[in-house]
Amino acid sequence: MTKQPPNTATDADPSVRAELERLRESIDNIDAAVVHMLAERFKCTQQVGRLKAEHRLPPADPAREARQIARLRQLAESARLDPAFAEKLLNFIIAEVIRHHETIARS
Ligand SMILES: O=C(O)C(=O)C[C@]1(C(=O)O)C=C[C@@H](O)C=C1
Repeated sequence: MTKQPPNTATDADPSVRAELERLRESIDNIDAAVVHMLAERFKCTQQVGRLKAEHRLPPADPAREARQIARLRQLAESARLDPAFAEKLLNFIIAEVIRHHETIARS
């Protein structure tokens, strides 16, 4: 009878399971760092939102965003990360920040 491929990670050989476990521990640490860094970034942007609201500045600054995207794309390239992905991620984060700024401005 031919051997069937394992259905789940728990069916894999112990050495494969151990390697997977080791890599997943690193992934969990990196995900935790990402969450903490994002929390710090949002603490800063909340302060920016309050400053902008107090001084009646618009929530979005497209020129600043263009500079951030150009910089991040370069950083991504040197880090061998897909620049298009880095740009999408930054745009996703900034869209949420602008939503927060708008909420602060209305309050
Ligand atoms: O730098 C600002 O003016 C911000 O409001 C912060 C931020 C950002 O999240 O980086 C968000 C919105 C702006 O369009 C540009 C940048």
